[in-house]
Amino acid sequence: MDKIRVFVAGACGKVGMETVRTIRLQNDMELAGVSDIQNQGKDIGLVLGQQPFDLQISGQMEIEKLKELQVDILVDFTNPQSVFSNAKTAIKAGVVPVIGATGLDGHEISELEDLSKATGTGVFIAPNFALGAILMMKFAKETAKYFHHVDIIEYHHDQKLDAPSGTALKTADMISEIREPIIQGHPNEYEKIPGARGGDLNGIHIHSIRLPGLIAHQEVIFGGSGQTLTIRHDAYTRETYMPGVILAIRKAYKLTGLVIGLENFLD
Ligand SMILES: NC(=O)C1=CN([C@@H]2O[C@H](COP(=O)(O)OP(=O)(O)OC[C@H]3O[C@@H](n4cnc5c(N)ncnc54)[C@H](OP(=O)(O)O)[C@@H]3O)[C@@H](O)[C@H]2O)C=CC1
Ligand SMILES: O=C(O)C1=N[C@H](C(=O)O)C[C@H](O)C1
Repeated sequence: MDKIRVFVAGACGKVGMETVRTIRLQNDMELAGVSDIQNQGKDIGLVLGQQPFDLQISGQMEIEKLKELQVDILVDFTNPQSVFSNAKTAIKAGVVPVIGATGLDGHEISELEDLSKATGTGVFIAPNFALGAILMMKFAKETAKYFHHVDIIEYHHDQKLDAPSGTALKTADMISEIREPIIQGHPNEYEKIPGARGGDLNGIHIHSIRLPGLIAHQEVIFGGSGQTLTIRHDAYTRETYMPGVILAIRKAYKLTGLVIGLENFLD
């Protein structure tokens, strides 16, 4: 059986390093290449504190290089500034991007979808690879049938670039699929400090906490008559994401078209 050849972009980042380690442990996958910015030219094994892998870290990805390396899947854990360009490069090279990095906006996703249609190469975007986070979003969508007032609080480490998190946006989108936008709170309320009520997506207020000590956490709080219901997910390590990343690579291997959300790959 041919092994799935995987390229990891952002390989020296917090999630990228975990991804490289995990891919090396899979019998049906091989690491075709890695990229990162500050560690270009070094052996990725040494950067991970292991024996050399005989695999040098490259800088920006190029179409020709991806083709030469016969890459099947690009896993991207870079950042909101790099992910769009990386995904376009991959699709143009016939490589399916499995996108973990957050921060793509609606226009960029549409452009990737168009490019995918034009080339026949699939694209997979996962705002969150953790099974518990997927369930949190599904439960929140279900709850919104009965409770229409909801706020989202997401908590992340203080090195995160984008706010709100991709997971919070996806949660609000899923709730909006079945809930009409409503005005929450008092109609005459006002903010004494701009942003005090959080960001507003379809009437859902999203609050972003950034503190050292945190990894990735979210509460979806529903309010009803005399009661609240809180759905909470906590990710305590980056290993949390790895079963989802591996599942996504396997499912995306022969993917055509755009798929958003790991829930689409779960039975
Ligand atoms: N979908 C999910 O389940 C999850 C998604 N994420 C998302 O993944 C992304 C990465 O998170 P995290 O690992 O914490 O971040 P880090 O900052 O630790 O890692 C990002 C890495 O990407 C590198 N990088 C930046 N631009 C490029 C580029 N053009 N090519 C190659 N490498 C590049 C950075 O290098 P340098 O530092 O030198 O700039 C850095 O090493 C974020 O967008 C985050 O939101 C995180 C966790 C789970
Ligand atoms: O930056 C992170 O750490 C994470 N980013 C993703 C997001 O924006 O939702 C997924 C997870 O929350 C961790």
